[in-house]
Amino acid sequence: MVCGAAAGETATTDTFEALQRNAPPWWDVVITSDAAAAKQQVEEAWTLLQAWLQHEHAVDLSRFSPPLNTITFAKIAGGLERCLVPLQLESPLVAYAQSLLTADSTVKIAALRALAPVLPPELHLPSDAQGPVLMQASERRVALLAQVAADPAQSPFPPLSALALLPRSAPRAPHACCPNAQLEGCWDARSGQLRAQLVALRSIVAGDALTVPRVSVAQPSWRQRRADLRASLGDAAYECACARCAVESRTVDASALPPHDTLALANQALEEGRCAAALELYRAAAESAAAAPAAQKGVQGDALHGVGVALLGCGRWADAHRAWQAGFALAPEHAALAAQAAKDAAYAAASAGDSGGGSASVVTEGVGCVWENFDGGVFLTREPVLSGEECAWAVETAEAHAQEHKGWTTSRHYAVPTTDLPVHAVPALRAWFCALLRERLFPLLSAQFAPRARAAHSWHVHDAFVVRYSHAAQRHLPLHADQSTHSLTVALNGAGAFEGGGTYFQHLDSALRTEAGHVLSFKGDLIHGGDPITEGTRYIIAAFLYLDEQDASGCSNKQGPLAGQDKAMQVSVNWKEDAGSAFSFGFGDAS
Ligand SMILES: O=C(O)CCC(=O)C(=O)O
Ligand SMILES: [Fe+2]
Repeated sequence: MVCGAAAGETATTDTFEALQRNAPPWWDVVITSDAAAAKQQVEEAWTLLQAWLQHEHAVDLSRFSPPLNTITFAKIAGGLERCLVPLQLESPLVAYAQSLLTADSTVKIAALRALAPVLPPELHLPSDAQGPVLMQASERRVALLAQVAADPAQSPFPPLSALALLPRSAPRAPHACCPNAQLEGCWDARSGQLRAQLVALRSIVAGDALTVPRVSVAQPSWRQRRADLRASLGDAAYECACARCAVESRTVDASALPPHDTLALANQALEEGRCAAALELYRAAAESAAAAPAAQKGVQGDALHGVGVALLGCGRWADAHRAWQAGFALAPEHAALAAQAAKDAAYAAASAGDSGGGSASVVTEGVGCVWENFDGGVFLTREPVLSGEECAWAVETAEAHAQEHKGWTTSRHYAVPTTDLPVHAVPALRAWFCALLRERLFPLLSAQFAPRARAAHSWHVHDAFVVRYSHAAQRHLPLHADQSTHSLTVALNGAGAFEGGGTYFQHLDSALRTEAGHVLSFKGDLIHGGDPITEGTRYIIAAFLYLDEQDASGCSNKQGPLAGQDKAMQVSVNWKEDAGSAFSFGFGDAS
């Protein structure tokens, strides 16, 4: 039964008045599959309650003032409806699809066949395929399935929907458009039912008020959110008192809020993809934290780091890196800023070139024969750029480093993790790779992508790593876009060392398999992945690059993202091994 009086309670006038005030609780959290069902259950509950009051306790309903009738009950039910919270729970099939990635091919094939009725045609196994062709087809389809299943817009597995009916006496946090908690559905294995739980969205300090979203806070317009709230709460005059509405309606300046609150608003904006708003908020948080007591130093570092991340989200790659460097100068103790500065310093040698563009112009003349052009802006070198010895040395150096240190990393990339080693963490590879970029790869890229760019030094490294695919460990990389304006994959081994593999491009619907020493280049926003290998081990270097157009046209960006605070900074790196971590970096501000 959905509703009922609390155990031991007698239904008297007083009790019912208490019920109307919703104290003590008189219904449980119930979850029903849709709103119509919830309404029907509430109506059934009314009938039962009525019958119970009249027959068991001889309560004369006419004694209630206002009389307890269906209208009164409808009001209560209306109150209940405002306690209805829609919940969504990811289908367990999404996790199942992810788990298939590491399953054997036979399991993959069986699963794809079993799921076929709910899968789109492109995920069906070809009916005539057998043996290795069938295995390869299952690997590729499972990789794609795991990817689409995780994307609610494409998933063939719809989420489980439910409605939670919360008692008013349950912790009912007030609404905020920048909530610090939200109600989520979860699967309770013990009861075998969906349940509601309150989940913190960020760290909540003791004494902080809990706030939850009562309407969709993904709605970017504060006026629309206000309208939604007024409709939902049945209060035509409702004004949201949250910090986000205050800032967005320009009632309050973001820099006047406590830095911690502005930072929370910025993080929320970034998470919701409102990068321009996030940028403004991070800047405001950094500014107000700089003026705040030393206790806000962590907030200042986070905000300065956020400025770079938001700029990256706005596609302003060079500005993002300049912001991180400026941020590091202001908050050198901030771990993420220090790591970023270390990486930028490590790759600075790659971009240090003569601005006359000598090497770039030489290659420009022969560009037609240097790159083979595939559709949609994918290019493959016609001749190997690296010798066989160079490739073998790079693989040995990476493997030796992994052996001596903490092995290959698997969690550097959040969305699509590769099994990799950052090039800048391996001193010998770093020096060699910087020279390779400066002397051979950047000029080739300039010729292909920016023939009018005057200098090779307009290219910069955002990240570079040696990737290792092996039949026994990570076999493939799901489809993704890179964090780059342009990307390279440099093949460090080729045919004979592995079966399958290659860089798969969605728009070509094929994997380009290159021989050792060849380089593929493409725009970072092209959807691509690492095709599954079925035997052996494949090594590549993947490099995420950005082209600094302002550098290339000869006008450096003096208007830094922290205009006014931006100061020229030189960072020198001392690589020294230390017992605890793989490497530590030392910085000297030489300005
Ligand atoms: O395996 C490949 O060729 C692609 C690697 C890749 O896309 C990446 O590491 O971002
Ligand atoms: Fe990639």
